Amino acid sequence: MAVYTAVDPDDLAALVAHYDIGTVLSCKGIAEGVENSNFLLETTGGRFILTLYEKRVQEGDLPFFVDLLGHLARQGCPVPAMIRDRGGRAIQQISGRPACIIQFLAGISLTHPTPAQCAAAGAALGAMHKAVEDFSGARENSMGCAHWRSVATAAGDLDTVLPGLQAIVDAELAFLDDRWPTDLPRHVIHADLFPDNVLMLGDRVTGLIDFYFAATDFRAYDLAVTHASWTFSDDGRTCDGARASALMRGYASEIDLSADEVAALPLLARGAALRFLLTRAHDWIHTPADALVTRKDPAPFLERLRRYQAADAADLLRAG
Ligand SMILES: Nc1ncnc2c1ncn2[C@@H]1O[C@H](COP(=O)(O)OP(=O)(O)OP(=O)(O)O)[C@@H](O)[C@H]1O
Ligand SMILES: N[C@@H](CCO)C(=O)O
Repeated sequence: MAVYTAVDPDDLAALVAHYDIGTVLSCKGIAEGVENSNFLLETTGGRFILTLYEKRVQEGDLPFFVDLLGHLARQGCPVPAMIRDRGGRAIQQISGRPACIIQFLAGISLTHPTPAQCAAAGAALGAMHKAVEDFSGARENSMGCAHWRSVATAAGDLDTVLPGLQAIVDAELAFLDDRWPTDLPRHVIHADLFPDNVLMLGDRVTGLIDFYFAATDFRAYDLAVTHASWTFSDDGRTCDGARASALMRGYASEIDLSADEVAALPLLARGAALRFLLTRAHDWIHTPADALVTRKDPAPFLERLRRYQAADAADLLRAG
C-alpha cells in the first residue's frame, strides 16, 4: 500500500471545508502505487482521490501538471480534473506535504491486458500525443536519459539488488550515452503509462492517470515505455507478440511514426527498461521499512532489457 504520510482527520476536514464538495464521510489509503500517498476520499458531494506528493514530485512542478491535465481534458482526453477550492486553488498543503484533491474516474487498472485492451491503450496514448502537440508547457525529463547515471549512483550498490547488476547497468549506460538520439519528434509525454495508470471498463479506456513523470521528451520513447509495461509476462522474460502488435497498431491508428522513430524504437525500449530497472533498484534499497508500500521487483525489467538487447528486438516493436 502506498501511504507514506498519514492524514489527520481534523486537518482533512479543514482542507475539505475550502471546497464545494460537502463534508468528509471517509478517507482510506489506496493499495496501489509506489510514488505518492493516495487516499480514496468520500464526501457528501461524491468520491475523490486525495494525493499527497512524496519524494519524486517537486512542488514547483505541480502547476505544470495542473495545466497539462486541464489542456488534455479540454481536448477530450479522459484525464481527471484537479479540483479547485473556492479561491481557485488546486494545490494545497496537508500533513506538511503538497496535496491535491482529484476527480475520481471509474474504471479498473488491469494487470493482464488482452490484445484488444493493448490496442485501446495504444490508441489512447496516440490520441494523447495528438492532444498535447499544441500544449505550450514544458518540463525537463528528470527521469530521462541524461539523468539515468545519477539515478544509478544514488541507488547505491546495485549488486545488493541482483548479483552482477552494477556491471550490466554500467555497460548499458555507456551504450545508450553513445547512441541516444537527439532529433526525434518531441513534446510533453506521459513517460509512465503502465497498465496501472490506465483505467478501463472492458476494452474501453476510461482514464489516463498519474501524470507526475510527464515531461518533454521523444514521443517514440513514450511508446517504448508503454510497450515495455504492457506486453511482457510478469517475469519480464517473454514479450507477447499479440499484445505487442495490437499496442503498436492502436498507436499507429492515431500517429504515423517517421522512419527514424521506427528505427530508434529498439534503442528507446532499452532506455525504457533501464529507467524502470534503475528506479525500482533505487527503491528496493531505499524504501523506508515503515512505509505502507509494496516495493516493485526490479528483476523483470532486467529481463526486458535483455529482451530488447537481442538482435531481433525490432520485430517486437512492429505494428501487426
Ligand atoms: N483519478 C483517479 N480516479 C480513480 N482512481 C484513481 C485516480 N487516481 C489514482 N487512482 C487509484 O489510485 C492508485 C494509485 O494512484 P497513482 O498511480 O497515481 O499512484 P502512484 O503512487 O503515483 O503510482 P505509480 O507507482 O504508478 O507511480 C491507482 O492505481 C488507482 O487505483
Ligand atoms: N511505474 C513505475 C513506478 C513509477 O516510477 C514502476 O512500475 O516501476
